[in-house]
Formats: sequence, structure tokens, C-alpha cells
Amino acid sequence: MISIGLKKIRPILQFNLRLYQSLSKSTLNEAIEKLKPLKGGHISLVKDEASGIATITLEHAEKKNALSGQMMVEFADIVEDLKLWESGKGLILRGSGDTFCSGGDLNTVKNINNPCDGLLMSTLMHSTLNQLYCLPLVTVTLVHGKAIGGGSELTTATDFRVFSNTGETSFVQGKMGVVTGWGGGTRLVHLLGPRLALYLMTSCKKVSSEEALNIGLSDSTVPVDSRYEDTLNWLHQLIKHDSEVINAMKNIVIGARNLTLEESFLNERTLFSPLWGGPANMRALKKNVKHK
Ligand SMILES: CC[C@@H](C(=O)O)C(=O)SCCNC(=O)CCNC(=O)[C@H](O)C(C)(C)COP(=O)(O)OP(=O)(O)OC[C@H]1O[C@@H](n2cnc3c(N)ncnc32)[C@H](O)[C@@H]1OP(=O)(O)O
Repeated sequence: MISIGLKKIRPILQFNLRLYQSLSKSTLNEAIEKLKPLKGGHISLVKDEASGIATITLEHAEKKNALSGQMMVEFADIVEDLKLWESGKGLILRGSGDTFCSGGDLNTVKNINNPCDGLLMSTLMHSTLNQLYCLPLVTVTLVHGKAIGGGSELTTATDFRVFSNTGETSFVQGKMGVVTGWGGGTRLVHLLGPRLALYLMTSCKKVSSEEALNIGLSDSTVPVDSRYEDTLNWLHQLIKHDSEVINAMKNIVIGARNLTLEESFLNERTLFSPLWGGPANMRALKKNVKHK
């Protein structure tokens, strides 16, 4: 039953809980202990309060933004931070230098190269990227240069992808004798359908910015030189509404992705109700907006 304090209701938590019930806190802590000492690079988060847009930047350019163990732990902390950002509307995920991300740092990989440690790393990255996937923000990856292996998986954890004209993605896991370890296979199927997802995983094909646009993997192509500004402008078009409205829209999408039909409709009603007669709604009614 829906209770009175509708603004307080966070329907998302209900299914987040179900989604992560298998990821026990102790397993995540064990993964963090294992991965934290595996140093190299870092990940930065900048939150622009004025626009409501946050930017996550992978900062390991000398290793083509390969994700070290330490960076995986930082990523988890950053997503926790963003979950609490009440005035946030949008997020850009990008890499520094000339590559988006060359996947797992092979130096880290060498240190955890057994099935048990692989499961720990995979559990932490699944948790982080699934929570990123479920943030109530409009999220976009800027794919500039190559996205390889785990890097290609990262690109599937946002709602949209903008490629620079030199952007390229390839699911090379097969060539490495593994499969997607960061949940990217499942998200790719949701994104492109089973046939195309299987084709990209088995062929390990390099997908250029042009091909990515053609197959619906990319939402826009931007010139290299103005890639960040153009991605910001692209995102700005989608986040003109109040943060409450944006967050509710995204939560409807997340609900429809994860819940049964009935649960999703309940989620949608619950999100709608506090907005009806709310500040943004009253402002719009006062303005007598015409949708010409
Ligand atoms: C667990 C996740 C798992 C998955 O799910 O698949 C993975 O992601 S496994 C990792 C898969 N990635 C790779 O195997 C990348 C291998 N590297 C390359 O193919 C190339 O380096 C490149 C990324 C195409 C870049 O080529 P290029 O532009 O010619 O630069 P260099 O080769 O000279 O690279 C510069 C520098 O960076 C180091 N590097 C690149 N990628 C990684 C990486 N993933 N881990 C660690 N280090 C990486 C490379 O070795 C060079 O180092 P130095 O020789 O010390 O300069």
C-alpha cells in the first residue's frame, strides 16, 4: 500500500535491494581489500551544482586509462557519492588523453589471475556499474578513442553514448579467453538485442563511431576537438526540467527495466503523484504554456 509521505518514498530502493541481494556486504569488502593495494591511476569526480551535471574522468592516460584495482575501488566510492546527490540531473563518463579505456589494468589482472579473485573483482564491478546504471540521472559515456574489453563494458553502463569521430569500441574478451566480467554482456543484450550483442562478443569486431551510430550503439558523433563541450551541450538538451522531474523520469525507466509490469506501473504512479501540483507543475500552469 502507498503511504502518505510520498516524497520520501524511494521505490527504486525496493528493486535495487532485490537486484543486489546476492552481493553480500562481506564479499564486497573482501573485494575492496584485495583490489585497493593494486595501485595505478585514479578516477576523478567533478559535480557542477549550477548545471546539475557531474563528470567522471578516468585518469590513467599513460596506461590508456586501464582500470587498476585502486581505480575500481574509487569508482565504487564515486557512485556511492552520486547516489546521494539530490540536485543532480546528468552525468558524463569520459577518459583522459587519447583513449576512453583499455579495460582492466593488466598489472592488476596478473595479481588476481584465479577464479576466486576473478569472482571478487567481478562482484565489485557488477555492483558499481549496476548502481551507476540505476542512478536517477541522465547518464552518457563520451567514447573518445578506443574502448577495449572492460572499457567497452563501461560504455554500456550509461543511458547514452556519444562517440568522438575517432571513437571505437570492441568487446575483445573472447580474444583474451574470457567473457565480459563487468556485466557488459547483459547490458549489451538489453541495448542491442541478443543477436547483435552475440555478434559483437563473438566477432570481437572493432565498431567505429559511424558503425556504432548505424547500429544504435551510439546516440551522436561529435568532432574530436570539441568533444566534451559538444557532449555537455547534447546532455543539456535532455535535462532542462527540474531535478525532481528528471530523477522521476529516469526512475520510471529503471523500474520498467527491472520490475514486473504491475510493479512498474505502481512505481510510475508513486513517482507521478508528488509532482502533480508540485512546484514545477504549478509554475508551468501559471505560465499557461502553449506546446506549439
Ligand atoms: C577484467 C576486464 C577484462 C575484460 O572484461 O575484458 C579486460 O579488460 S582485460 C584487458 C583488455 N585490454 C587489453 O588487453 C589492452 C591491451 N593493450 C592494447 O591493446 C594496446 O595497448 C592499446 C590499448 C590498443 C593501445 O595501443 P597504443 O596506442 O599503441 O599504445 P601502447 O600499446 O604503447 O600503450 C601505452 C602504454 O599503455 C599500456 N597499456 C595499454 N593497455 C593496458 C592495459 N589494459 N593494462 C595495462 N597497461 C596497458 C601499454 O602496455 C603501454 O605501456 P608502456 O609499454 O609501459 O608504455
